[in-house]
Amino acid sequence: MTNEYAVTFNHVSKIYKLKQKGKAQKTSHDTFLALNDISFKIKPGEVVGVLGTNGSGKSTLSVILAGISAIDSGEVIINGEQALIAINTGLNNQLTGLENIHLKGALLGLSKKRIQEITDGVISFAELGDFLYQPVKKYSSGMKSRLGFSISIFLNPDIVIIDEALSVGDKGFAEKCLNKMDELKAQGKTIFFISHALPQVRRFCNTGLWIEGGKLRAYGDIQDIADQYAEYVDFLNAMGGKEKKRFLEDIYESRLIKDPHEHLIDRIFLQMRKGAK
Ligand SMILES: Nc1ncnc2c1ncn2[C@@H]1O[C@H](COP(=O)(O)OP(=O)(O)OP(=O)(O)O)[C@@H](O)[C@H]1O
Repeated sequence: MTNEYAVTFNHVSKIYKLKQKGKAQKTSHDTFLALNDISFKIKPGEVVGVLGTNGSGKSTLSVILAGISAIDSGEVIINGEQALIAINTGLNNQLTGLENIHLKGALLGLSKKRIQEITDGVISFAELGDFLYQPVKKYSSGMKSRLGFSISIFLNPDIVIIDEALSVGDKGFAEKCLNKMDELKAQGKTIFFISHALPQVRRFCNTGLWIEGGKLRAYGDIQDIADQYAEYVDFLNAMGGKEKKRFLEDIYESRLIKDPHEHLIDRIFLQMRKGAK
């Protein structure tokens, strides 16, 4: 049976180990639940706006979607090639822009001809001029974002994940990227757009996925989800400074697991299942 979904998340959780200095200056580990039991299904051609306040887990979700980060429990099913567009992701700082394009193409096993086509496309789109021959470590964050965005777009993936990449750089380039994103949408690509710019998300997306405190709060029609999210942001902003700080600390605390036993067991079962495939 073919899977009709481009992306399926089944009860996905992700934990990070946090290093903490104990009272006796011994280093102990806390476990932080970055994503907590997330399930959703996205059809090909859906354009998904991922919403959530700072630290809610959006970037963690994006690197899992891109296949860059492993999960600790649950299951992720991706149908198609995916590419992540994010600031600082996937670029090698020691290499020049041009070398980065070649490296990315080679890692994906593309032919020389295909890599050359991508290189030509990126050179004209990214408008980096002579910086193309400079190591990426000399780039501003805007330049990195231009290069990263251009490479990912010209790789022509089925699933495009855009994580805040448009929040840096100049307005002109951001507009050019938005036009390119409209093109991708018209081509029927599945797109995940992670952004704090609510008007842009409302205009561009048709599905909303709201993550808060590592949990999926709601998902469905973008206008409805954006309304719910905006209401929450207003509620937070209406709080006094102290009250808000305590509220956010409580949410953070609730994601710390002192006994990660259950998750470790889940991880073992996950590895067992992968081994059996
Ligand atoms: N490698 C890591 N190790 C430990 N904790 C991490 C790591 N990466 C992220 N976190 C924590 O996980 C939580 C979720 O982070 P994430 O970057 O996914 O959030 P976000 O929703 O993208 O936030 P923002 O909108 O600020 O970019 C944060 O509290 C962050 O501090």
